[in-house]
Formats: sequence, structure tokens, C-alpha cells
Amino acid sequence: MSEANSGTGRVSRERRGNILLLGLDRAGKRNAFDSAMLADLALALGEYERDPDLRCAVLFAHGEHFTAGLDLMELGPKLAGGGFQYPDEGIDPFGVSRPRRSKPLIAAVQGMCWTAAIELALSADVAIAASNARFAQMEVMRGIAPAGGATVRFPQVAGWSNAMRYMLTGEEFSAEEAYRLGLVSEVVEPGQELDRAIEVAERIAKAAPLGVKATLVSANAARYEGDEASLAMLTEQLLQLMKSEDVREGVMAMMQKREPVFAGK
Ligand SMILES: C[C@H](/C=C/C(=O)SCCNC(=O)CCNC(=O)[C@H](O)C(C)(C)COP(=O)(O)OP(=O)(O)OC[C@H]1O[C@@H](n2cnc3c(N)ncnc32)[C@H](O)[C@@H]1OP(=O)(O)O)[C@H]1CC[C@H]2[C@@H]3CCC4=CC(=O)CC[C@]4(C)[C@H]3CC[C@]12C
Repeated sequence: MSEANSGTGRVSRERRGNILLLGLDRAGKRNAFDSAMLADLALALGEYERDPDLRCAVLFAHGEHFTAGLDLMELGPKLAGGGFQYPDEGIDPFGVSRPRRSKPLIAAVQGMCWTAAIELALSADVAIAASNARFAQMEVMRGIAPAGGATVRFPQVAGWSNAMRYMLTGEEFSAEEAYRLGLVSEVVEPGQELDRAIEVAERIAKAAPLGVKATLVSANAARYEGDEASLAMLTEQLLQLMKSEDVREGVMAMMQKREPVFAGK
């Protein structure tokens, strides 16, 4: 873990087999997002995307808190003046701009989970929360609005009235409430969130990579382009998958009563 505000690297990387652990590493500043941390997270996601050996990534935060949101003093003026851009090789962690991530991401959150934390959890594919997590989508209390996808995704998962209650008031809510709203899929004891996220990632990493990617393509097409667009691609997607080596391996493993070992081909 690094010091409060040191160096350009703000996101730790650790490979565990086919899994990549990405840790927000600005704990001394409550992991507030400055431009270095945002750029580094985008770069780390780009590295994940391009590495064929990596099948799942877990985003977590060092320290007691996931994030206190945007560093309004450092990044705020840059955003306002159009002075921030993601690095060319990066991927937008919020999934607002393209290119989007094509491989799965699990978020493990704890402590203060303000603004960007909710938007990152919503942009991830699975989110696990510690029971001590405290959420707030409180941009309106700073004179701005959620701009990392929450206006689209929060109502999608929680329903209009639930989402507006929290986005329009900025009111804080608990991990249990986040679970009720569908923002997170599980609530665990504090300190267990990363381990649990890694367990889920390991399960995903054992599944057929092409099947995992196709699932995300289909679900994301429905989410962003509409149900019709997603339904229209299902059969072609299946035909392509049926030609893969992994389908043969899946069937063989079933017949031989063993765990499949997928190659992603
Ligand atoms: C819009 C999206 C986000 C908006 C926001 O996040 S608004 C809210 C900002 N956060 C706050 O106001 C919190 C401020 N902090 C506090 O109130 C307190 O610190 C605390 C209650 C959080 C903790 O209190 P504490 O007593 O425990 O600790 P302290 O002593 O106060 O703090 C310790 C230490 O930490 C420092 N600290 C804490 N919080 C911050 C902070 N927020 N910023 C800086 N520093 C902080 C504190 O000063 C102390 O330091 P010390 O040196 O010890 O004194 C945006 C989110 C992401 C954006 C998108 C990014 C990507 C994009 C790129 C584009 O090109 C287009 C736009 C966009 C998509 C962009 C859009 C906008 C976002 C979605």
C-alpha cells in the first residue's frame, strides 16, 4: 500500500492465476479520485482487457474506505475545464465512454462508498459489500449531478422511486439497504468482502471465457441498445460458440464426470 498521496501509481495490481486484483491505493485521502488515480484505474483496466490470460478482475480499495468520491479540489477543475482525458490505452472505469470492458469485473466495497463508489459498483458485473459500507450518491449536495452512469443504471437496478430518493436527496444509506435496492449482490462481515469477491472471481475464471464474454455482450446489448438488439444477436452468438473448442471440452467433461478445463478457444 502506498502513502497518502504519493507517486503516480494509485492503483495496485496483483495477479492471482487468471484473476487480476486492482486496489484503489490512496487511503490517506479516503481514496478520493484525483486525476492520477482515475487515469491509473483506466490504464489497469486496459491492461486487464488486453491480457488473454486474465479472465476476471476484482476492484477493491486499500484502507478502511472504498472512496469518498471525487477529489473536488484536484480533479474538479480539470473536469470543468475539459482538462482530463483518459489515457489512450485506458478503459473508462465507469463504462460511460467507449471502448467498454469486455471481461467481467467484481467490485468489493467497504466503509465510505460515496458517489463514484456507487457508480463503479453499478458499472461492475457483481458487487459485494461489507456490512459496514455506507453509501451516498450525494453529488447534489456539492452542486453537481451523478455523471458516472448512476442516472442510467441506478433506476435500472433499483426502480425509479428508490433511485430518485437517494440521488435527489444525497441521503446516506446502509449496506443492507444497498442489498435491498439491488446495488450489491451480497453483504458480508467487514474484512470478508475481498475474499468473497475473489471466490466469485475464481468461479467465473473456471467458466468458459468465450461463454462469459458472450453473456456480457448479450446482457450489455440489452442494457444499452435495447432488448430487440440483444435478442437479434442471440442465435448467431450461439452458432459461433458452438464451433469453439470449449464446447467440446464442456461436453467431454460432462461425459467423463470431471471439471471442465476451458482454453478460451
Ligand atoms: C460526479 C462524480 C463524483 C462527485 C463527487 O464525488 S462529489 C462528493 C465529493 N466528496 C466529498 O465531498 C467528500 C469530502 N470529504 C469529507 O467530507 C470527509 O473527508 C469525509 C466525511 C469523507 C471523511 O471524513 P474523515 O473525518 O474521516 O476524514 P478527513 O480528515 O476529512 O479526510 C482525511 C483526508 O482525506 C482527504 N479527503 C477526504 N475526502 C476527500 C475528497 N473527496 N477529495 C480530496 N480529499 C479528500 C481530506 O482532505 C484529508 O486529507 P488531509 O491531507 O489529511 O487533510 C464524479 C466521480 C468520477 C467522475 C467521472 C470521472 C471520469 C470522467 C471522465 C471524463 O472525461 C468525463 C467525466 C467523468 C465521467 C467524470 C464525471 C464526474 C464523476 C462521475
